[in-house]
Amino acid sequence: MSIAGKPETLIILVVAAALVDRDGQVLVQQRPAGKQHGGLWEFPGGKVERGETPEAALVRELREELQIGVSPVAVRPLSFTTEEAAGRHLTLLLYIVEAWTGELSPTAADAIRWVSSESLRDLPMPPADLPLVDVLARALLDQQSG
Ligand SMILES: Nc1nc2c([nH]c(=O)n2[C@H]2C[C@H](O)[C@@H](COP(=O)(O)OP(=O)(O)OP(=O)(O)O)O2)c(=O)[nH]1
Repeated sequence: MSIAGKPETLIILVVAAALVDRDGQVLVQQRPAGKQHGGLWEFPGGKVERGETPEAALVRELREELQIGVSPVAVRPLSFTTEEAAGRHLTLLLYIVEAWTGELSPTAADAIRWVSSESLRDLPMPPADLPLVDVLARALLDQQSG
């Protein structure tokens, strides 16, 4: 409880990556059953830890979750969204990542899939991701046509 006697809102900052391959396909992973949003498809990533920059957190999460190496200068901020639910305030920062080293080897997901940005809309994803999917689809379309 806070001093004012109101329940504390838990404020969390989450970073996530749209990994994009040469054909413009995007990697999504399935959250393990039993976790919050279990079974839904998400962008790899996770919570920023105390004293960590968002970019360093993203590099760490991609190493932990997919066993790939990413340079902090190769992560491109795309958009963010916020969500207020069940006493917590989530800020979700989405980056585009187009270069990495190593073979993808998922450690934290039930499954991974490469999908076109258009088909992302057909996958069940956490609600906070939905506006980001639209921004991502538009950005990748612009990139292709530019
Ligand atoms: N990684 C990721 N998390 C998302 C997305 N959309 C979304 O709402 N989230 C939420 C789900 C979780 O509540 C939170 C991320 O927490 P997490 O549990 O995956 O993070 P973590 O790996 O740091 O977790 P842990 O140590 O607590 O297990 O953000 C998304 O696209 N990617």
